[in-house]
Amino acid sequence: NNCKSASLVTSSMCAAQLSGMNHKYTRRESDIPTYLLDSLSDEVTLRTSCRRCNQGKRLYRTADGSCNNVRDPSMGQSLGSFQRLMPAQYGDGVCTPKTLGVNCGLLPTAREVSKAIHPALSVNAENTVMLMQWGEFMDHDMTGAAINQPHVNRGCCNHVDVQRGLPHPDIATCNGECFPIIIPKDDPYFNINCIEMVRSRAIQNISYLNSSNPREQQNLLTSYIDASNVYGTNEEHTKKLRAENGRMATSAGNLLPIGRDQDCILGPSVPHCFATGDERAHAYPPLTGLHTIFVRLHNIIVAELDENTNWGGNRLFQETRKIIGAILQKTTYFDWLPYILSPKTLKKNGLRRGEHKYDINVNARIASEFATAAYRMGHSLIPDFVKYGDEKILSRNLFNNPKTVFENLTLLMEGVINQPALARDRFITEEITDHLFETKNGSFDLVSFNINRGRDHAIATYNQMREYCGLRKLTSFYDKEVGNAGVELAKIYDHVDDIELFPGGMSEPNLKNSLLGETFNCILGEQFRCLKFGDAFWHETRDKRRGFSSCQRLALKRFSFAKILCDTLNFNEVQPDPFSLPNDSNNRVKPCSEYDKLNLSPWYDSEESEED
Ligand code: HEM
Ligand SMILES: [Ca+2]
Repeated sequence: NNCKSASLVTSSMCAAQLSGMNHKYTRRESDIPTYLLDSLSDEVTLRTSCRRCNQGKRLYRTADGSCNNVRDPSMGQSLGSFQRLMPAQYGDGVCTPKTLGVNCGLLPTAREVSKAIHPALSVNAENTVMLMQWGEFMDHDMTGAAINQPHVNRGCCNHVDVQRGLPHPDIATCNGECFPIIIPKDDPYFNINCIEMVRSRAIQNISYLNSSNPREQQNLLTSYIDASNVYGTNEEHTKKLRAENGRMATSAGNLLPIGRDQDCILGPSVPHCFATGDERAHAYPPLTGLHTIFVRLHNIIVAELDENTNWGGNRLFQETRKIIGAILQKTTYFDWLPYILSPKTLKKNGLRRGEHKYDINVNARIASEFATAAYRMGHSLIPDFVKYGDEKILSRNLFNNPKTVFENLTLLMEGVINQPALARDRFITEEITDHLFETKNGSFDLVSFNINRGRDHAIATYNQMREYCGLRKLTSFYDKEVGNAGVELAKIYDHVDDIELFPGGMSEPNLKNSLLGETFNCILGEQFRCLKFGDAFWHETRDKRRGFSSCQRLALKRFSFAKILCDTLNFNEVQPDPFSLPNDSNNRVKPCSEYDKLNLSPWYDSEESEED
């Protein structure tokens, strides 16, 4: 029965690992459809890397995240699989995208959901654009789904019979990799009938073709918060980004090193695109800015350590990488998450400072429900424009365009910490629902991508996730749980059980002292718990050789994000909390000289660790 979703995989986040999930290939290569060979060879790499773990004796993280968990060395490794909180909902139970609702009717197209539930309504937040930008920067440390073969990219729309509203024929087959978005005839903006989209790549479970293992997607990144966005996700990648004597490579103007020209828009004042640890670094100039800031900080720290030690380049690099990773963890958990999650969620999941104990049984993979829906909540914060001195530049003119980074990074980042983000609600700016990646050849809708990506990964519905979270399931579209979205939800969905996770979760009113409703509080809370307690290199670990001494911990604690901006940009002054607008009471702008420097002396003395 095509309409019935199979309940095949059950796993609860953080529960015992899905044992052997990455190691079960019995079929010969010749049995495997060619489109899957790519994924297979990745998996072979994963398996061989398990032999190098050295039983947890490593001092530093591996570049690809392997061996963090010595019992399951591919846990959280780049090119490993996502996990699921609830069983997959594929159309055929194993691999075709979800297209039908509980009553077997077609779901509304992703674009219909986007325009009905997520129209634009710009209300300013009390937080700055930096709150949004940090969220995306960290997303690019944790999650990046591998997309299917580029050669099917563009061209997916060619076979859609739009006149008759028929989807691409691939959608009904297991080895079809197209999943384009049909645009309704009365669309308020697009006058095309289809937006290109290819499916996320399938990992492993080659056996799903004739067994009960549903298709699983692949995370290109290390799930751990380990600054893989700065250093890359495998050793070759890291090597390309490094320079001599422990430093990171840079280019003219102390900017990021030169990358591939096709990665950004090359305008008159954009001489080249950048190379970074994550290939999406050009998505938005303030994001490129954060990448630049952390490469600069790396080099500042290396210079001081070099001056005061006789460490070789490798140790200088690794010790500094460890510090940068710790800074990303502490800024995310102790400065950023307290705005996003409620005090109760933080407490329940042990997300506050000082609460840590490594647990080898924790599953630190990223959940598909987190990557394709819940953590995309940040898209609601994206502003209509960014202030750049006296100018206001519309977001549509900023995507993939690093011009302002070349011109005046300090001016750009000044706008980012002085300008409000948009409120976290279900309303989303047309800059990303109509004008994403706009060029003369057209544009995209990010919200449609979110919805379609959820169907591609066949994640559980909103009501199923509420159940997972121990929350009451909706029985009516007009239930208070979805705020004021009832009328719109009822217009496009047949049944409350068809409401998808992104629109449902985004519609919930925010909990007190949180920017999310109860369902996304639950999903983010759990994911951030797993990434903390499942990380053997968590920066608060008391493991002497991997962690920091108490003096080092104190130095890290005193070194603020505000001071980082001071050290890496031409700022004279900044508010103590760059995630909040400056004011005259608790977030009063102070001169840079009043913030604590990162005191590196506790590192000079430390002779505990040795060259890796
Ligand atoms: C200017 C800002 C941003 C732009 C242009 C942008 C753009 C995109 C695009 C194009 C995708 C891929 C969509 C798909 O094909 O499925 C994506 C995915 C995603 N975005 Fe954003 N985004 C932005 C900000 C954010 C923020 C602030 C957050 C969270 C706080 C966020 C979280 C995510 C997540 C979790 C994914 C899925 C990544 C993966 O697993 O592949 N994004 N975004
Ligand atoms: Ca990572």
